[in-house]
Amino acid sequence: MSETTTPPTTHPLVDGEVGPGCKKVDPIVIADGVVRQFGGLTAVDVEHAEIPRGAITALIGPNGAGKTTFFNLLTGFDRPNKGAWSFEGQSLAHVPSHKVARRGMVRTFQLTKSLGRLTVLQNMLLGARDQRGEGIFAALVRPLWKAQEEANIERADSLLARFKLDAKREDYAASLSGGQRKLLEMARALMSEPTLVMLDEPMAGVNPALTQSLLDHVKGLKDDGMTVLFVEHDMHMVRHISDWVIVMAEGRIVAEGPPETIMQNQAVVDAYLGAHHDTDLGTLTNQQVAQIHEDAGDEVPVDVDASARQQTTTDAPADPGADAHDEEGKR
Ligand SMILES: Nc1ncnc2c1ncn2[C@@H]1O[C@H](COP(=O)(O)OP(=O)(O)OP(=O)(O)O)[C@@H](O)[C@H]1O
Repeated sequence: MSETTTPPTTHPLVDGEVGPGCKKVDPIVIADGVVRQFGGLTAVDVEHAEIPRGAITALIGPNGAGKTTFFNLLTGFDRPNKGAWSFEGQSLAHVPSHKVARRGMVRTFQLTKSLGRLTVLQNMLLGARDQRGEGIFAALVRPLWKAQEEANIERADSLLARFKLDAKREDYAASLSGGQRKLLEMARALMSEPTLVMLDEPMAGVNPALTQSLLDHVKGLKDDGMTVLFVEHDMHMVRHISDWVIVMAEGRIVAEGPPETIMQNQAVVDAYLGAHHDTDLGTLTNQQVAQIHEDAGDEVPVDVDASARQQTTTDAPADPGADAHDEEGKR
């Protein structure tokens, strides 16, 4: 059994005591009583949630916990049965998704929506905030949109260079690898100069070679003053880059805290592994991680899969935590 320490009850991001639904010192998003039902199934039932500004928050939980549905609700891609939520102090109820994005809250999708038959640059331009040429009057008055189009292209080029996609500028998005599409999604989200970036499973399907670069890019968003909220199953990503972790299970928030303590939280262990485990998520072997992914019907991340296979042919480490720490050391 791994050693557990009592988690601290206070945290610099939190106003009051740390716990599910706790108040933040400077929240950028506040949700209250948000419920979404599909027929008889309650997919989301969030009593209270606050997302801290200027931090990287991970939203984790087992498959079907309601994470993506909650994302969809916050960003106007779905409507709740009831509840209220605000961004930068303004209610977002009944605000359609494109207007949510204009206010500075953008999201990427689990299955990337890069339009394959458009070039990388064209995909980027779709993410631009104000497209003046879209109005009939403006479309007829060339100077009105020409200058803006040039500014958008300039911004797109600078983002493509930052995400090392500049060499792919004229390529069709369909020709990019899964990881490059993730980078394109992130770059495109930045076209609208958002204040909050929401990433849905940024690591899913990403080749290990691109993993570090993606992590660095997400950290870079925070360094540039943006708030990041991401849904992710990859615990390495959660541990390495998040400042705060919110755990959902069966539609509810069951735990919150900094990553170093949340992985040892019994509610988190139970949510992921079932009620009869005492292993903490921070010290899982790759075999265990692979098993969780397999049980959940997920694709097993390549690096975990390879290590797990290796482990089945060699002796298991005496200390189950040793392997996880070794793996961490490689990153
Ligand atoms: N459009 C829909 N119609 C019916 N049920 C839905 C719909 N969308 C989601 N659900 C159900 O709501 C529950 C929550 O799903 P959701 O996709 O939000 O979970 P999740 O935590 O994001 O899971 P995953 O990690 O697998 O992406 C699941 O039981 C799912 O089957």
